[in-house]
Amino acid sequence: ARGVTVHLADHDPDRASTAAALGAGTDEAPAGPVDLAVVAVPPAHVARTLADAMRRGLARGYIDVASVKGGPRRELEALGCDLAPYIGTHPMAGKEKSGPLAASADLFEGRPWVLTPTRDSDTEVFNLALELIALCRAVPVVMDADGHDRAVALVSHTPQLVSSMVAARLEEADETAVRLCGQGIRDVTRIAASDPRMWVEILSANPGPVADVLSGLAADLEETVQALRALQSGDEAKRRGGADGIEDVLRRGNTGRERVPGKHGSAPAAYEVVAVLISDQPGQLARIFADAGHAGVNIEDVRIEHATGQQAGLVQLMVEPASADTLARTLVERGWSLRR
Ligand SMILES: NC(=O)c1ccc[n+]([C@@H]2O[C@H](COP(=O)([O-])OP(=O)(O)OC[C@H]3O[C@@H](n4cnc5c(N)ncnc54)[C@H](O)[C@@H]3O)[C@@H](O)[C@H]2O)c1
Ligand SMILES: O=C(O)C(=O)C[C@]1(C(=O)O)C=C[C@@H](O)C=C1
Repeated sequence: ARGVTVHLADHDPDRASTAAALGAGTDEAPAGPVDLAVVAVPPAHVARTLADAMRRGLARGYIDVASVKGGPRRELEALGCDLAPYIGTHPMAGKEKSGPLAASADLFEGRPWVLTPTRDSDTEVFNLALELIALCRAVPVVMDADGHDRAVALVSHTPQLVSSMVAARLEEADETAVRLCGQGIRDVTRIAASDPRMWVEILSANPGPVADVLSGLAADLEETVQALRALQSGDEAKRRGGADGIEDVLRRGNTGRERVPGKHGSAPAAYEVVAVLISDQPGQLARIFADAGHAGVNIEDVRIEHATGQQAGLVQLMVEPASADTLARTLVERGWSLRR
C-alpha cells in the first residue's frame, strides 16, 4: 500500500504464498540484497534465522520483531555475528491468532514500536527501521533490550498468563455456568486463545521479570482472599475491614487502568464489512479471495465465525467503504450468499 516491494519467505511455503495472495508482497526471491530484512519467526528461531540471512548477505540491514529482546541479541552475539547491521525491534501490536489469515494491514497504526539500538548500531539501519515504522504509521520508542524485557513482563507477559489462568477456570466448569459468559469474561480471556508454543518460547526468554510481577500479584490475590473471607464473618467490624480491602484493590485497579494510554495515532480506517456465508468445504476461502481479486478489491482484514453445531460459517471481509458495493456485486454474481 505504501509502494514498497516486499519479498516474503517462510519455511512453510504455503504460508508465504497465502500472505502473497492476500496482498502482503511477492513470494518470489529478490534478485539481489534488499534494503531491510524483517525476521518475524518464533523467538527461539530468531538468532539462527538472522545469522543465516546475514551469512547469505540477504540485506543491508536486519531487524527482528520478536516479543523479547535480550535473549535473541545475546544468542546472535554467541553465534559470532556482526551486530552492527542488526537492530532488535518489537511492535506492541498483535493478535491471539497466528498465521497469514490473521493479518491485517492497519495492525500497527498508532501503536508503540520499540527499537533497541546500541552504540555499535549502524545509523543507516536505524534510519531504515524508523522509515518502516513510519510507513506502518506506528510510534517509535527507543529502549535498551533488558529494560524492554522488564517492561513487557508487566504490560504483556503477565497479562497473557493471567488471562490464561482465568480462562483455565472454565475448563472443568459446569455447562450452565459457561452458557452465561458475557462480555466481561470475553474481554479478560481473549488472549487466552494464543498459541501456547509461541508463549512458552516468549516466557522462557523472560522468566525472572515475569516471576517478579506475578509474585506481587500473588500477594494481592492472597489479601483479596482474606478480605472475602472476612466478608463472610458474623463480626460486623471484620466485615467492614473486608469490604475496605476489596474496595482498595478495585480503586487501585481504576488508577492503574487510567494510566493505560490510548492509541497515539489516528484511529484505524473504518472499514465496511461484507459478510459471506460459506459451507465447511475445502477451498472456499481461496475462492472468495480470488473472486475479490477479480473485483479489483483489496481485503484489509478477515474474520471467520463458525456457527455452533453447523457445517457453515460467516466470512467477514473488511474493505474500504468505497469498494464494498463492487465487492458485494461481484460476489453475488459469482454465486455467493451475502449477509450485510
Ligand atoms: N502475534 C503477536 O501478537 C505478536 C506481536 C508482536 C511480536 N510478535 C512476534 O512476532 C514473531 C512471529 O509471531 P507471529 O504471531 O507472527 O507468528 P506466526 O506463527 O503467525 O508466524 C511465524 C512464522 O514463522 C515461520 N517460521 C518458523 N520457524 C521458521 C524458520 N526457522 N525459518 C523461517 N520461517 C519460520 C512459521 O512457519 C510462521 O509462518 C514472534 O517472534 C513473536 O514473538 C508477535
Ligand atoms: O492483543 C493481542 O492479541 C496481542 O497478542 C498483543 C501483544 C500484547 O501483549 O500487547 C502480545 C504479544 C506481543 O509481543 C505484542 C503484542
